[in-house]
Amino acid sequence: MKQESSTLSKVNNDSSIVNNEFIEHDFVAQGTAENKLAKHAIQVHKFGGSSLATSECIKRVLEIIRANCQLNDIVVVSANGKTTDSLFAIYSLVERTIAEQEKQLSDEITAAISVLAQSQAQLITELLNANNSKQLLCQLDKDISQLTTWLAADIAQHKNDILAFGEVWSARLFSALLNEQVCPSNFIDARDFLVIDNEQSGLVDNATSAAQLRQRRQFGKLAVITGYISQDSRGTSCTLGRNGSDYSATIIAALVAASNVTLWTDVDGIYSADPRVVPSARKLHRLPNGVAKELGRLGNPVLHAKTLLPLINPLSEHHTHLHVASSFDAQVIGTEIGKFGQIAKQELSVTYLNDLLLAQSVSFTGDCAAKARAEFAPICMDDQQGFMVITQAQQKSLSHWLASHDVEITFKPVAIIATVGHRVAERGDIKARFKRSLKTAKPLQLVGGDNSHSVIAILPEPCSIELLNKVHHEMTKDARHIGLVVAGMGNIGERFLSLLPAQLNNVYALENLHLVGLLSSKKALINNDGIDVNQATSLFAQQAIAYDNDQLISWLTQHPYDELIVVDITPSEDFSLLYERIFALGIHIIGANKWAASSSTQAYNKLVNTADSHNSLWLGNTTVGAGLPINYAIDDLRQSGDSISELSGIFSGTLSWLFETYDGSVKFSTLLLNALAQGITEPDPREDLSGRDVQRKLLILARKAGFELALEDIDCQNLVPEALQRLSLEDFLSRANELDDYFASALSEATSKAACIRYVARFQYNANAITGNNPAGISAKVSLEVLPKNDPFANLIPGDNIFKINSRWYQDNPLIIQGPGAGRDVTAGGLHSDLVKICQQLAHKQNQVKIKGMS
Ligand SMILES: Nc1ncnc2c1ncn2[C@@H]1O[C@H](COP(=O)(O)OP(=O)(O)O)[C@@H](O)[C@H]1O
Ligand SMILES: N[C@@H](CC(=O)OP(=O)(O)O)C(=O)O
Repeated sequence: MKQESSTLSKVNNDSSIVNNEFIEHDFVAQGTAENKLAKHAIQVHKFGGSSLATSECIKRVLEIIRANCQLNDIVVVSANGKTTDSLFAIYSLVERTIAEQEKQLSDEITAAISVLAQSQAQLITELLNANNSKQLLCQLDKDISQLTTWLAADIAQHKNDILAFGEVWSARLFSALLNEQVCPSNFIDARDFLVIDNEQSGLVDNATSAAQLRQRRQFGKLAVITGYISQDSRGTSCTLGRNGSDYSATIIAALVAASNVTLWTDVDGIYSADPRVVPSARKLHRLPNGVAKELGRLGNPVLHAKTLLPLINPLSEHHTHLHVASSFDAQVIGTEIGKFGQIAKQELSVTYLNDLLLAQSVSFTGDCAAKARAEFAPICMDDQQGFMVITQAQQKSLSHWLASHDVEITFKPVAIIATVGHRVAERGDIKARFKRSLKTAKPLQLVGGDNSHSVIAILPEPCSIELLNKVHHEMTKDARHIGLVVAGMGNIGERFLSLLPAQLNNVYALENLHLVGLLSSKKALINNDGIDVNQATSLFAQQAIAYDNDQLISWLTQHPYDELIVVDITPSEDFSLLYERIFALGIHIIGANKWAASSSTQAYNKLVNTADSHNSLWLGNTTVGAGLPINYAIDDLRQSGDSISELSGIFSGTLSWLFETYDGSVKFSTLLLNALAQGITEPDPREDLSGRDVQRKLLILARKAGFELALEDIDCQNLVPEALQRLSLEDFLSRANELDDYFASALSEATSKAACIRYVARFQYNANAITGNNPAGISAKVSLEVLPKNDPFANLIPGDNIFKINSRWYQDNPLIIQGPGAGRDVTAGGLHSDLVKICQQLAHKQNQVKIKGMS
């Protein structure tokens, strides 16, 4: 098998960095010995009919196997496409022909058989090499003549043998294809090991089935097993009911104690309603076991009613994860089914079933009710009022059962629509909302499901698409879970976190926001079930563990949220280099970090394009002027049709403080060391004095204003003399007095002209200045300027920033924004303002459902 890195880690239930459960999926070489294989946790992969409908689909599945399987894994397959439907149709045609006493098989039947045989033959010849296809075509011929014989004889006796052909053909072909192209494989007919009590109960004889399966599996080969079919203890073929291959997969997983079952289908997960008819359906990333079981019971086609049963064994220590994914989009994270915390338990979905019967009888009250419930497992039941809802197929046996009690029964055609979610039957608010949404449908009754995970409305008419959409909208309109990851646990990161609990309580737009990740440069605390915001920093201190970027990206790829926001409060260039990968995952970024927004033109444009093409939002108001709304103002002017011609001001809180305070009464170096001691400068004050920070800020704002320029296009005056630039920090600080003469003379020269000195950023665009040397008509510089004392830039509170914007609308009288441009509270506040803004925007975002198969 090909060696490549597996994407299977996504099916790991909790692949969070905190638990360090990144599974290694090394491939097992061909012919590996039995004892080595036994060490690996077994994975079961089930491919539904839609995933195996055409040779193109099957080739896609081969790639999934290559990327995700080891030799000791098990593949369970359904019949190709709608083969079971065709076999049913042929069977029904023959039944009708017999009822109408036609001796010979009609032309219609012969034609249907031939279409079926041809479609199988086509798959075989399109996929296999000449030798193998010859062999399989020969077996297909034999099967078709056996089918014809059975159809002509006592068909009822052979009904399940006939229906089984679909799965047999599919598994035989797939196994041959694996052998030819991927790895050694053996085909197993489930009837050779899987023993059930009877078709009605579907109860598995675990001991016999497990022992027989052990005998059939060949180590060193990937087993391909038929779904849907089994046998009873007399060896008669049985089916597990329509769509029963999912159930086969979980039965087999339980028999071999598999670690994981993936149901590969044509939709990338389980949605809050049937996505084929409800366009606004949301993907449910994580479904608690009980809720999934109820969904299957109440008609969700992705989950057969019994699928969950083999995996929920309260006596067993072993836990198998279940995962639903799309074989058409194998990289997309599907739905995980398992045990989860509170956030996953908030999900609601809506499902429906038509063509049901409401059966009413006194036998459904009192003592008899329990017996009736046990015998018929109705969809819902009320033993006070004496009714149950059953399928049409159950009508005969129920009438028969009641006849022996000698009581009357009435049947009425009904449908149901249900809202399903963790303990919804105990939630008055949800029941009330559900009831309100159903008003026009005039439900006959509202009943709680047996396990409290559903509220079921019995409808007098079939459930229409309109009703389904209306109820779904009402039940899920506010449900969008947003995950929040905070990177940077420094001074501002801590303040941001300390403000978070109150923000979550008070701001409506943050209603479904959950803190799920905390990162420092070395450690991470990730919890898909949410991190308690009231204890975020202490939990981080106690529980965070070491991580690397690949682990982080791997978790970000698999996060179970509708949307994820990363707030970058780091000063790290390394972290900014992850933005590209983060945007490519459709994840949003709020950055206080200046590196990405002031990177090279090529890198910056690429980032903006990646974010755009993946609908990722990028807000960075706090990159310049802390919480001051300078980025917002520029955005707003641009979006409103204004055009900006000049941007200028004092952009550095540190340089603002130094020059507003410096009046010559103390030496500049003394002031600088004072500022350092108070935390007003960077740990190395040369970072402030170099002007680089101001240069980056001017670049960020000019880009926001719509200009394409790079850092090198902005002249930058470094206030640190050459001789001091490359010293160690310690040496620089000890020689800081070498700065004094320069600033003293600059100040006295300015004072002599009734002026002052300020470090100013200036950007100007002038269409008339476009020349060969300056094709963009741009001039930009950051430098120490001499300003008249009445200049707006000359009279700031030390530490404040000022931004002046000249535009078409603000030409002679510029727009000025002034205020604290640095500091813990204002920066953390600015980040919260970006967070609210992003959440408000996300509230209007519609994600597209992906159904790529035949349905
Ligand atoms: N709530 C839902 N979530 C996801 N898919 C649904 C839902 N309701 C209906 N579907 C449909 O069910 C189909 C899956 O059917 P299924 O029979 O399980 O496929 P397979 O052929 O893979 O076994 C999908 O095509 C999807 O459109
Ligand atoms: N082929 C069977 C069993 C099955 O589970 O099919 P699928 O996985 O395509 O739903 C059926 O159509 O009922």
